Amino acid sequence: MMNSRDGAASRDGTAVHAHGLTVVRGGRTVLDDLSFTVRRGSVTGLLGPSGCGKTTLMRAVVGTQAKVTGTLRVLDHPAGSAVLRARVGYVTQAPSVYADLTARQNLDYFAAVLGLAPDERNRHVAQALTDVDLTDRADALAADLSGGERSRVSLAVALLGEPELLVLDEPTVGLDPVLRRDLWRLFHRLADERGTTLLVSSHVMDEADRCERLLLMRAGRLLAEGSPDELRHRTGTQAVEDAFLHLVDAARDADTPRPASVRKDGNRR
Ligand SMILES: Nc1ncnc2c1ncn2[C@@H]1O[C@H](COP(=O)(O)OP(=O)(O)OP(=O)(O)O)[C@@H](O)[C@H]1O
Repeated sequence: MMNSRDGAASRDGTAVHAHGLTVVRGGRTVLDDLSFTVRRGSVTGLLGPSGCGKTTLMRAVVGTQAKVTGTLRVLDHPAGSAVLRARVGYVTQAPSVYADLTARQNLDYFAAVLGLAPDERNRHVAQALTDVDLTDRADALAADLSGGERSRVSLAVALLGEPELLVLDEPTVGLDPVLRRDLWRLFHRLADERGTTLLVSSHVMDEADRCERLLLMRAGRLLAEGSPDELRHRTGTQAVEDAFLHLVDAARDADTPRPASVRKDGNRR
């Protein structure tokens, strides 16, 4: 399926490179000819309304999406390559943990699945629990955790083995403002201290300013990419939400064929 640009990712510090990325689901084109890059070590926000294709794009990046065409390179390899399995962490929207295991047992199980050596497992599990600030609740059954705590266990699972790229699908949905702030702090700490690249989706525009770079999507298309400041500057707006609306209008105008001008005699030119 994919063609390649060998070595491009490491040479220019690109974690994800997409060109002409198109995905068809159930006969519908849900990603339409997307071209973009995600810089290594950045926190990049994937923003757009519900149904615009964020999850599909993330699934393509982690290699679980069928019917992907175009170029999609992840950490120097075609998306979905076996070598990327331990280098890319993915957290889906619904927390995927076993309810009848404790948070720590969940992590221990996934650490074993990941192939971490038994003598290293405890250290990785303890680190992941500390990262998401769940050490106090480590021995509670996942079934007894709150929704927000369960999503943090899912995030901790993705952090095991210190992946180079973390793909997080709406990780802050349903969290209170304090937890949301703490999670964004964690994302930046991972990028700054470990050089992790984070691709984080959200349909809430007020999270835009927490990202260094943004990919703005609507209806399967990429409206724009850049830093929040660049996007505001380019559109002459004060807030990323206004920049988004401006870009939506501009895209709509570009798509709408102009009515043919009509001559005085009533014939169309
Ligand atoms: N199996 C499928 N068959 C047909 N269309 C599908 C299928 N799966 C998803 N879609 C459509 O693809 C589009 C993109 O879905 P996707 O889940 O990627 O959006 P999203 O931006 O992540 O939305 P949300 O924020 O609500 O999760 C939607 O219009 C959805 O209805």
